[in-house]
Amino acid sequence: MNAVRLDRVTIGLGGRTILADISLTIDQGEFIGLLGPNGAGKTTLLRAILGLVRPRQGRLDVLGEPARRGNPAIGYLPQMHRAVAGLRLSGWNFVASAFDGHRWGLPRASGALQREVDWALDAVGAREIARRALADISGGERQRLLLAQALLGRPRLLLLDEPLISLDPHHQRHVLELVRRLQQEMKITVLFSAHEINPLLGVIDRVLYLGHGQAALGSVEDVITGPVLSRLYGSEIEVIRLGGRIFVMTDGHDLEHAEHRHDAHL
Ligand SMILES: Nc1ncnc2c1ncn2[C@@H]1O[C@H](COP(=O)(O)OP(=O)(O)OP(=O)(O)O)[C@@H](O)[C@H]1O
Repeated sequence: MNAVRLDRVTIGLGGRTILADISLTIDQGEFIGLLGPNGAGKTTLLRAILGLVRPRQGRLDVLGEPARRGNPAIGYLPQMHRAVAGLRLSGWNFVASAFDGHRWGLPRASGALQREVDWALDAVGAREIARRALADISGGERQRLLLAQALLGRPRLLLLDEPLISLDPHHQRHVLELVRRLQQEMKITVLFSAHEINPLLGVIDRVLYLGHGQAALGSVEDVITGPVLSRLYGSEIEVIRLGGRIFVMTDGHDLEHAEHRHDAHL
């Protein structure tokens, strides 16, 4: 059984086609880096896997069944919103607020809820952090609480939407190593969206790059190339490998750094 399978999937939003006639397969236990320029459809693809956006055409299967809303086998970390920081909650209650007893067949306010939240907080090393109010928790620490939320119910597929955003390189490394360790220990599949390939090098198994309605899935060597990215960006792209890092360039500019802006989301 595959973790995710798209068979000639087309997804549109409003009048726009976001993904056009995409076929691909992600195996169980893979760690996939999901990349692409702003607006390429990374979030839309994750929402389609969650059953929140229905493909216009084609078939989208998750763990052998058609994608459906409220699938308890999926854990989701949405893109971080500043609003979270303003919530007047403790970290523990924030994580617990995502607990859906009905979905996981456990009664709310039970010992089971308490144990599940504590387990998830231990899994991300945030039991101490969770004692504090959200307002007193740093961005990196908040990201760990969001990851704990996504782990509630022990999902088999983890969808993480830009968990590295606004973290410094040290905290980025920490989040990536944490997710990699959890993925291996829990033997789960991870789709990890990011706007830069470099932090993911050496951690991901394969990369799924979206752009211009199309997708390329494969090894970093096969996908992060001038010809493939020129097709996905719709313009001439040069890929330079230097000192173990990869630079995606157009007209002498580093695309992944220069063009990725998230102001619209915050
Ligand atoms: N309801 C909608 N109607 C029409 N277009 C939409 C709608 N919602 C989102 N879009 C557009 O769909 C495209 C895909 O958005 P999506 O958020 O999936 O991209 P993304 O790759 O995650 O981008 P980013 O890197 O900026 O987060 C964007 O151009 C967005 O503006």
